[in-house]
Amino acid sequence: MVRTLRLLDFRCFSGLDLELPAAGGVFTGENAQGKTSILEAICVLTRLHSPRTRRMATMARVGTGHFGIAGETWEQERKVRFSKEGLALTVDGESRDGQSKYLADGGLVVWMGNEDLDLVRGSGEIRRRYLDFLGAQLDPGYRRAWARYKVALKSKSLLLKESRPNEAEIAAYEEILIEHGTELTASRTKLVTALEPLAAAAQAEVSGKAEPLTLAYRPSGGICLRSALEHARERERRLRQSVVGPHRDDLELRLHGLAASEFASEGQQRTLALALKLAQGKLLEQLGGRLPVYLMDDIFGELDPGRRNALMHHLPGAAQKWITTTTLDWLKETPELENLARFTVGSGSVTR
Ligand SMILES: Nc1ncnc2c1ncn2[C@@H]1O[C@H](COP(=O)(O)OP(=O)(O)OP(=O)(O)O)[C@@H](O)[C@H]1O
Repeated sequence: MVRTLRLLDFRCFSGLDLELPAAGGVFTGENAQGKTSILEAICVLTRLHSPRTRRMATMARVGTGHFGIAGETWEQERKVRFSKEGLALTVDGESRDGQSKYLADGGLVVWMGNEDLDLVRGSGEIRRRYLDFLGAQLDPGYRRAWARYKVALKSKSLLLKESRPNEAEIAAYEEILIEHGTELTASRTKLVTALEPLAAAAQAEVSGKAEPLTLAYRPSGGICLRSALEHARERERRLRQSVVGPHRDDLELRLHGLAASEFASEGQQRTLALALKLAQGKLLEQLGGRLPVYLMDDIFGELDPGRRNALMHHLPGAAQKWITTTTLDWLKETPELENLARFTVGSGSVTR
């Protein structure tokens, strides 16, 4: 869990110093005051990942070009500094050379936001990112395989753009893609198998109904990447792009046996998105050996009291939970949240 948080030139905060209760708390405030930015900072400090941007520079307070996040997380003092020289990472005062080393013994996080509906309605990329965020937290090898796959994919894609692609070079990159892509597909398939019963249980509990949910990992070219690449050879040359592999795979979601994006109502889709995130948390707890921190960005206003309470009931009681909201009206209907500490966010500062 996260016990302190210090920010320097992060988003709208020039400076911030917070003591954080073990149970978590609720950040309230008007729009655009910095509530989401605080949760984002916790996510970056813990996982070097922002749910809002892939570019670290975006998080530097405008005009500064740098930011710092520090805090005590899972009993370690961690620091992330970003500047034009790049990232500087330390744990307990010792510099960690490279993101993988920083993340190896980092904490676990589940991010829940309004945009989670896109997990059901959006493109496969959003579902792949959901699996990748989970896989990378559970296994450093997952992140490594994905990084190497991406580098080889970029090189192959550049070659395919050429008018007369160098086939020997493409073949060499495909060997790397096959090695790491096969590893990724196997890891993602295992994750999906483990997630399915957890997501189904969460779906039933949050919806309060028996709604059979099935999850399946769908590799874009079939199970064997080598033969998928062979089959796609002519198409890839024609389209001048890489069309099969883990970067095109998908996670299939079915409710009552029907595609959730097409047949589920909006309410069912929202519940399903929550169920996927709750399953992510349970799996992190089971396989990661510690409770994740739940970062819940503005999701409660969208839920009716029944689903809100079911959601809170499903979350592990001992987990640290951070919630942002513009209004506290709904809090009295959610007894499990009433005892959480409240913080008011406004004009670049936070008061408890
Ligand atoms: N790099 C940056 N530098 C300075 N300000 C920024 C930067 N990035 C975002 N902001 C501003 O920070 C403010 C806070 O944004 P944030 O999304 O954290 O607010 P919020 O309180 O969660 O808002 P809402 O309730 O509308 O979701 C916004 O005005 C935003 O434009």
